[in-house]
Amino acid sequence: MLFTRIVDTSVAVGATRSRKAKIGALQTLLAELDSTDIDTVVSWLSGELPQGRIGVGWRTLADIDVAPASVGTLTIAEVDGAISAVATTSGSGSAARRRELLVELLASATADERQFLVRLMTGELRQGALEGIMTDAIAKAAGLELAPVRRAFMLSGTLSATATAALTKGAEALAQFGLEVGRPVRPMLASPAETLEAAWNELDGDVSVEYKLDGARIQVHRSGHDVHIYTRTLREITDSVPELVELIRGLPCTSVVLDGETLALTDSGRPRPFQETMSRFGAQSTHELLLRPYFFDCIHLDGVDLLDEPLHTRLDALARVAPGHRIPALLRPDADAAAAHFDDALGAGHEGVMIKSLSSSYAAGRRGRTWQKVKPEHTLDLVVLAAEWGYGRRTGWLSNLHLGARDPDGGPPIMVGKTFKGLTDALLQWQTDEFPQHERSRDEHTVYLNPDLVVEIELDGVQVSSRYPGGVALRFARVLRYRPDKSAAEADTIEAVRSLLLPST
Ligand SMILES: Nc1ncnc2c1ncn2[C@@H]1O[C@H](COP(=O)(O)OP(=O)(O)OP(=O)(O)O)[C@@H](O)[C@H]1O
Repeated sequence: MLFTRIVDTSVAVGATRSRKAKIGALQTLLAELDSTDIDTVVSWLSGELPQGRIGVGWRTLADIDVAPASVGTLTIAEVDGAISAVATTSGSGSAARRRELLVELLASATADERQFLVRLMTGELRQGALEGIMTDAIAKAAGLELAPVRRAFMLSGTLSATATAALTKGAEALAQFGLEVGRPVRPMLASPAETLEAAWNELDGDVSVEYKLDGARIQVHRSGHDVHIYTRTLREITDSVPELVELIRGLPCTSVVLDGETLALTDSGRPRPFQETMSRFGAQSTHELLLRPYFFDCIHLDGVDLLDEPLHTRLDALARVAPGHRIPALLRPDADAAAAHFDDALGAGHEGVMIKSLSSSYAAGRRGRTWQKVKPEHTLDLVVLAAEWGYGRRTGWLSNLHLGARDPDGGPPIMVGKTFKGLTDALLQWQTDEFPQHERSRDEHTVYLNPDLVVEIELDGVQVSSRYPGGVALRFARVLRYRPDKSAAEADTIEAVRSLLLPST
C-alpha cells in the first residue's frame, strides 16, 4: 500500500472532532492493510516508530531544503526501510550518511507526507496517541468485541501487536495474550473523586482506603531468582534500583507480580520530594537515597494469575507474600474512620488517599471509578508549549510557561493558561538548560517547544475564557513539579480541565 494512504487517514482523523468519524477512518484503513504492514502502520499512527527513537532532531529535518514530490509514490515498506537505514547507520561519518538518507526520503515525499514524517520522527505525533480510538477501530475492523481487544492491549502493552493479532488471527489470537511474568502490564489508573465521602458512598463502603504516596509507580516481576522492575510507562529500571531487586528476591515465593509505589524517606520518616525519587531512575543514579517499596496490588503469585480476581483476594495474596511492605491501608472502614485515615495521610506528608472497590478486578490502562483518588487540592498534568524569557530578577531565565491540555482525540494540545508561580531558582535554571533541547522556534520574547514535557500544576479552579481556544482558563495556577514519568499522551485532557469549571462570577 502507498504511504500517502496513511498520511491521508492521519489528516482526516485530525480534521474531524467526531469520534465516530475518526474510528471510521481508522477502521477502513486497518481493514485494507496487508497483514505485513499492520504492525508498522499502527505504530506510526500511535506516534511511535517501530525502530524506537532514532535520534533525528527537529533542526536536522528543518534544515533539509528539498522540493516536495508532486505525487505520492512511496510505499509503506519503502518508508519503513528508509527509517531503519537511518536508525542503523552509526560510527564515523554516520551523521553525513544519515542526512543523505533523510534527504533521499524527504525528496520523494509530498508536502503532506513530509509533514507527517517530520512529526513522526521528532516524536511530536506521540502527542496524538489515539489509544482509545485505535482500540475501537481495531475491534471494528476485525469484527470483534471491544473487551478482548482492550485486554490484549493491557497485557501486551502495544497496540501494534494487538492489531496484528486481532486482524490476522482474530479472537483466539487475542486470547493468547496472557499475563507473562517478565512482561510489564499497563498499570491500572484512578479517577478523581468528588470528595472522600462521595467515593465511599459510590462504592458502598466495601473499600480499601489507602495512603496515596507521592513517589513513583513501580511494577515488579519475579520468576525464581530473576527480577525485573518497570516504571509507570513500562520502562525497565531494574539496574538502577539494586536495593529493591534484593528485597524482592527475599520474598517467600517462586513467582510474583506486584504493583506499588516507591519513594525515599527522610531520617524522620517523612517522604522525600518526588524529584529525588525520580532521580534514582536515571542512568546515572547514585544510590545515595535508599528507596523503599510500598505495594498495593498483587496480580500474580506462585504460578496463579490474579488479574481477574477481586481486589480483596489480591490483597490477601499481597499480605502472604510481602506483609512488611504494604501501603498503609484500612479495609472496609466506616465513613469516619476513612476520613481520619485521609487526615493521617496528609499529616504524614502524603498526597491524599486512594479509595478502591474491594470487589473490582485489575482493569489496566483505563481510568475507571473502581479506583478513586482524593486529594485536598486540584492538580492537573499539562504539556509545556512555550516559555517566555523572564524579566527583573528572572532576566536570563526561561520563566512564564504556556500550558496546554491534551486533545483526547489526538489533535495538538490546547492552550489553557500561563504561569510562572511556584518556580524555584533551581527549576528556572533547569528550564533554561533543558528547553532549548525541545525547541521548535523562537521569537524575541518566547521559546516555543515541541509539546513533550509534562508539568504538574496546582490550581484553584478553572474559569470560562474567550482568550484561549478551549474556552477555559486556569485560575491561580502554580507549578508543583515536572513529571518525567509521564509522556504528553498521558497529560490531562481538555475535558479534565473543563470538569473543574467554577460557576462564572
Ligand atoms: N495506594 C495507591 N494505590 C494506587 N496508586 C497509588 C497509591 N499511592 C500512590 N499511587 C500513585 O498514584 C497513581 C494513581 O493515580 P492516577 O491514576 O491519578 O495517576 P496519575 O495521573 O499519575 O495521578 P497523580 O498525578 O495524581 O499522581 C499511581 O500511578 C501511583 O503512582
